Amino acid sequence: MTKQNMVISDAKSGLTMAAIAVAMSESTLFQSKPKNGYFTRKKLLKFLETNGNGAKINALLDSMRASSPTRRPSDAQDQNSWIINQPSALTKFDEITSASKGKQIVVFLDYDGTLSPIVEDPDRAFMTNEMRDAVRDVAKFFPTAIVSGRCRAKVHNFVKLDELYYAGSHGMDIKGPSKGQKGNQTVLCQPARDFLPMIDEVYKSLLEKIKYIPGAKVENNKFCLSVHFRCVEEQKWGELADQVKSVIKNYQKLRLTQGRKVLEIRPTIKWDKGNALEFLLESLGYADSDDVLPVYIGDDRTDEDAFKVLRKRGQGVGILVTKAPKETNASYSLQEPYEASTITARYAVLKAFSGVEEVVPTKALLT
Ligand SMILES: O=P(O)(O)OC[C@H]1O[C@H](O[C@H]2O[C@H](CO)[C@@H](O)[C@H](O)[C@H]2O)[C@H](O)[C@@H](O)[C@@H]1O
Repeated sequence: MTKQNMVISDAKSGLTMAAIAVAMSESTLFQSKPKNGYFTRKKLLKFLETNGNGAKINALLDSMRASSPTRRPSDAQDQNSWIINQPSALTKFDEITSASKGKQIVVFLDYDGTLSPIVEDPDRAFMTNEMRDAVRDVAKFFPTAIVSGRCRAKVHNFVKLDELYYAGSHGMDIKGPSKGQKGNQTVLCQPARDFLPMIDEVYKSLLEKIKYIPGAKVENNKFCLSVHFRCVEEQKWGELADQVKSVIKNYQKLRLTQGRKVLEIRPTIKWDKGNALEFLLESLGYADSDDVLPVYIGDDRTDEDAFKVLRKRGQGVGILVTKAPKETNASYSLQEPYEASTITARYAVLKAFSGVEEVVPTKALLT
């Protein structure tokens, strides 16, 4: 395990690294500062073993506090190492295009924070027409999928392009091409189907529990739930965290993760955006192929699961959209807020891959 992928999260606890780091530096076991900004895996595991649930309880609020996407690099050295490790995908496009020679590019796009700007009201996170045109154009040349934490129908409604593949609920609801029958049919992949009644039940409980907290909002993403705290005063975050924990403590088969000013409640099954990426590649006929170059663009912690898969495959291009340096498994970065000119430029370069024929959308996707 490399330093890079160690610091994102730890599957054993489900805690974010920011929360673990805060808790570890407060622990009597680890008074000293981590070397080069990293704790060793050995220390990390020891900490988790010795602290167990106590650490988790305090860590949730700490983690909510640490989740601001506007954090700035602490010093120039951080900024420089970021530019070296995750250079701009636009300035390095020659490098990216040369890796794609003779390969089929498949494009994966996250929605919130990647195609649409982050806004206060999740129901009003619209993408611009310019962005839609760029995505439509990219999809003419390369199989293109949207991979989002949102409910599949909702994200489809935002994007409004029928010729794409959609993976909603963090990849737990995929409408994709059917294996071995490229261009003819679509398949549904819903590995968390059994959780639907439980998710509905928890949704109703959460609506009741958080209705007294001004600005809090729960969003039903079908196979998972989002509890938004972007519009909640910081003094109330602890109360919100307590309410959420009081509901999910009764559901051992659900887990809590975190995104951008949002707590996500998800089934404990091992299925994430990385699995969705692999499923879609397999469905397109590229399971073990060396002839494919997946390009995944995302901004969130959940997108790290897909970046990790690309690293594991030793194949593809992970691009993190962010203004500030972050620990990531992506290889390149793009700045946010995402400017229309950036995607247009990216599209123009993608289009410049020579000899690419237009992708014919499957009939089933058009009906
Ligand atoms: O995987 P994504 O497509 O990035 O979806 C992740 C979550 O995105 C949305 O929440 C985020 O964007 C909102 C609108 O800009 C913002 O208000 C919120 O603070 C962000 O966390 C969406 O509402 C969630 O359901 C998704 O899980």
